[in-house]
Amino acid sequence: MPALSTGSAGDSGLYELLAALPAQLQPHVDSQEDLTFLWDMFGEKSLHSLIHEKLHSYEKQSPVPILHGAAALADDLAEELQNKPLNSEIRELLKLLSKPNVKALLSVHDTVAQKNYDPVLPAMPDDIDDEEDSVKIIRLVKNREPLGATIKKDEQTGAIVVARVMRGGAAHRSGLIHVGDELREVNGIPVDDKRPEEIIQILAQSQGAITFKIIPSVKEETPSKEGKMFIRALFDYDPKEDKAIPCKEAGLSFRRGDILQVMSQDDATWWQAKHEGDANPRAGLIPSKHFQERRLALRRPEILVQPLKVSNRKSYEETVECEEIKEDAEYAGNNSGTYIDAVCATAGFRRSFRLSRKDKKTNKSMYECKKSDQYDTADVPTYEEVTPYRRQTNEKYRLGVLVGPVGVGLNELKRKLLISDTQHYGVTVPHTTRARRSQESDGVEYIFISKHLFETDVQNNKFIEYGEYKNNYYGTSIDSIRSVLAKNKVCLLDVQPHTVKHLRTLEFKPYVIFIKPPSIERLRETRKNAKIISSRDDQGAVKPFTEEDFQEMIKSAQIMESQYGHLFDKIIINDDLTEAFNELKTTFDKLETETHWIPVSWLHS
Ligand SMILES: Nc1ncnc2c1ncn2[C@@H]1O[C@H](COP(=O)(O)OP(=O)(O)OP(=O)(O)O)[C@@H](O)[C@H]1O
Repeated sequence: MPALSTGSAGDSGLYELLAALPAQLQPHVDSQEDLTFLWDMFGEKSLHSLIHEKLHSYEKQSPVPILHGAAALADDLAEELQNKPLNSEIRELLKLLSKPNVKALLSVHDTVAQKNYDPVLPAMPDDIDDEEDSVKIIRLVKNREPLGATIKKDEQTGAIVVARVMRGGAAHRSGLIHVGDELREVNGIPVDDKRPEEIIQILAQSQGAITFKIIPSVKEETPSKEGKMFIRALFDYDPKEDKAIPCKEAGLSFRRGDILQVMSQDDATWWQAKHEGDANPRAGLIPSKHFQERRLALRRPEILVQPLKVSNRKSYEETVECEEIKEDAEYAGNNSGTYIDAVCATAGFRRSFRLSRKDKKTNKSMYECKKSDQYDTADVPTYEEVTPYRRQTNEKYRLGVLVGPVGVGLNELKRKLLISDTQHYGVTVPHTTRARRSQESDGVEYIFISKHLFETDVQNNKFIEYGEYKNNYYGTSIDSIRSVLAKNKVCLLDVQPHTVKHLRTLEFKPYVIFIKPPSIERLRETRKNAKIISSRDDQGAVKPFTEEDFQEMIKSAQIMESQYGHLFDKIIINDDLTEAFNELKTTFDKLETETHWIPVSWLHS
């Protein structure tokens, strides 16, 4: 029979049958002890392999039934023998043929021989009353698994109807219960005068098989693309905390960044989903994208009032402005002149583009960034549809984007990664309008261009980030990223978090890593001998971290995470430097070899 077929594809049928047996037998078992014994016995691996082995050797013999009607033949034989003089053998044979288990065995034999596995339905009655609702009797065997359906009282008719059938749950798998079905009886108890909670109570108390009497819904099921859509959650969700969810027990909790498989979008407010790769087939309720967006949009002003600020040296401002940029010569001067050192030095300089401080002396804002870029009220982070992506060997590497608060160690980590494999990793060369110095070469430390050309490029959106310092522009162009990628290298870029969304295209496929500071106690311990490179005193010397710097770093990280956390693919805490570096390295290695989820929208960008 199909359920017992022994081919590899049919093995699951055998195991499913064995797993279902204890539940089927439950009504006939008196004690819990016996039931536990049955569960254990049918779950026993050695029993599975024994049956499997037997079936296999039996199958090899390819037995063919000799006749198709053994049961009828046995009946005829018994009838004939009744009329014969009874000796002891005949008596014994008659006794055997009348035993229910022998009758059942012969009947099963005939079913298999005739290949007639479908149940025989009674003939359709002739006297059907057209007015009468057709009623369906359903018998489901209750096991430890919840039924996976919810019910509600129809406000207009007062009828108890199935409100939701959870995809992959017991009710859904049975294929017998559908949304809109009207429940009339449970285990023979009429439910039309009962509240949904009372019916749940009846179900909870039932043991073994449960019989439902229902009037099937007339609504036609529309074919859907269920189970084929995957989304990345951009917020944390706990159904227990959600006052709006119709049934907390049916909710699915998730964390920001989790990948969910959407199983049903039939309901515009509550979708059904499960965690990607979860072996449990039963889906849970999650708020739909539209519903969550509406809720979040109402709450949004609260979240947005606090702009991202990164300096403690001045009072916080409404807009994010550029930090004081020190002469780049100070960085170049530290280098030994090799290519990689030059790159690291300029990378250090570029880092300053993402900072937001004012020039201490002039108090002039040096970084042009639109306020709207800071908080994008239109983008309420809920879910993002994603698709699996694995880099092919002939494809360009994904852009490695590092984000983090001032002084957290972005430069240090980037530098370590660069020197770990200079052939594999690369950084962009920034543009500047300042005059080239004698020791500098165009295209190495900087790409030197005229102020006019720089402004034209700004107009034409050629820069990902740019700023002005001492009447000179500095910026990171999109083409400079392309040129690193064209060399078949992983381009490492650190930017302000609000810039990330401009990089999210199929061309760059950015993988965004947020470098997060550890606790303040660990900062005090680990940064004893460290210096803030981007903050120098009036003589231009780098300064050790102050307690204020640590507090600012932690606060800034919190704001970044709350405003932009949905854009981060990975968070690495830079506590112990070696450990953080190793984690970063492993992350990049995996990025190149393993399958990751990327937004579907990139495919259309
Ligand atoms: N995990 C760590 N343990 C100890 N010191 C660290 C660690 N990470 C970074 N540092 C040190 O902290 C200082 C600041 O690091 P780095 O310049 O890389 O920070 P940044 O995030 O690039 O900030 P900035 O924009 O100020 O340059 C450096 O002296 C660096 O060596």
